[in-house]
Amino acid sequence: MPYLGAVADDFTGATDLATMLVARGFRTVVAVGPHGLEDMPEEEADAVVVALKSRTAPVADAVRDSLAALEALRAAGCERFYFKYCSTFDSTAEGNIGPVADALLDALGETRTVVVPSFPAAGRTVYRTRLFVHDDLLDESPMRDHPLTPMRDSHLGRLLAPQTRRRVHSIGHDTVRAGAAEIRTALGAPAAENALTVVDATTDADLRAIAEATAGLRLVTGAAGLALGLTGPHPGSARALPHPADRRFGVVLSGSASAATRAQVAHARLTLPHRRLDTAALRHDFHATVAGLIGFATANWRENPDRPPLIYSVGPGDDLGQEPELVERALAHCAAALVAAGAHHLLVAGGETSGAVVTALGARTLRIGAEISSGVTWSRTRARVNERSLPINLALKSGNFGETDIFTTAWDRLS
Ligand SMILES: Nc1ncnc2c1ncn2[C@@H]1O[C@H](COP(=O)(O)OP(=O)(O)OP(=O)(O)O)[C@@H](O)[C@H]1O
Ligand SMILES: O=C(O)[C@@H](O)C(=O)CO
Repeated sequence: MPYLGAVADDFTGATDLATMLVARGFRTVVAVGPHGLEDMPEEEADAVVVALKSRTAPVADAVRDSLAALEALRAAGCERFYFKYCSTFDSTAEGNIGPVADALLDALGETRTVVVPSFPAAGRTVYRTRLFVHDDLLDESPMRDHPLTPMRDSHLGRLLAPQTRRRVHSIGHDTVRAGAAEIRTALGAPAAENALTVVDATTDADLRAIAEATAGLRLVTGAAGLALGLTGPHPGSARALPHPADRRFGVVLSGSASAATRAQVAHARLTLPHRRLDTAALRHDFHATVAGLIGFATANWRENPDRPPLIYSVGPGDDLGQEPELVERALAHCAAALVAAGAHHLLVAGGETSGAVVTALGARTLRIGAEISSGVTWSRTRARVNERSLPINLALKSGNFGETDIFTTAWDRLS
């Protein structure tokens, strides 16, 4: 029976948290939407993360989907809950973090929770309630110009205040440094009652202290870093083995526009066969263009099945086009057609892109396997394409995550 239930507001975020939970000894399953839980034999998981596509959805939809996920997790037996959002917050004044946290607290009958987006391993830290991305304040980082959630303020209190019906409270770094007992006392104070409390954290040790101090809260909220301080019942044995377990017939599908992914694309183009999506051709004849990409990938597999082809939408210096959904749809079609054509392993870059691909594959649960990089993991799933159910390995990479060589080295972790 799973103990911990998480609601993640996007798919790459779900596998990011699941990667951390597995490393902390939780056998972890990602359920694709609340219905994914129906496919899950209860006794096999200690933690379940429900992946939603709610980060940029209208507020009412995000709240409805999050409450449905909470209900499914409670029905599956979960006792503690974790609302996972992005370590760069990705939530403007109209955003969903406050409304979803409010709704989850109400549904659980609770009045206190913490807001902890800090993830030092990925360069995200919170100090004096302000979020930093490596050396830059959030609003001076590339997130300032994110196409969907431009982050123009770094102060989490100011960002959250217009989103929540509750008070926004904060616990500063001095208290966090003083340790779990001090944090617990601060969280028990009247100021933290009926409030969302932003807690400073600049190191993994801070996150462990916060996790210890919040062990009594039924709901915590944050990025994956907070899970560093949780301990599951299966240390060292929580990973699912890949199936298939060799590296043949892999493909990289990248729809991510982030600076990190563009550098990864540039690196991969030096050694992998590659093809850029032609958006004008897609607009002109979608199916013929996608068929061309499938032909490109399968021809490369025939030449060398161990060398994964790369299909990508933007490289360094390329301008973004106006039709993000067309690009998502094209990559989702490619994914389904390539699995039908024999793909065993898909590495997908981009949160929205991953949502589109996983949906097109009809995957219902992802079993977390070998970690590729901080926040990026292989997972085992079954794709449902052309009325067949096919075992594949899937890795979902958030735009900002992964080393520069991830598209060429991820395959080493499959065997
Ligand atoms: N050449 C292009 N023209 C138009 N839209 C594009 C192009 N390339 C990518 N996009 C779109 O940009 C968006 C990128 O978002 P996505 O979440 O997939 O990746 P990301 O930018 O790395 O963000 P994240 O950090 O959430 O992973 C997607 O909707 C994708 O379809
Ligand atoms: O927390 C992060 O940065 C990621 O897990 C994420 O949310 C990707 O979209």
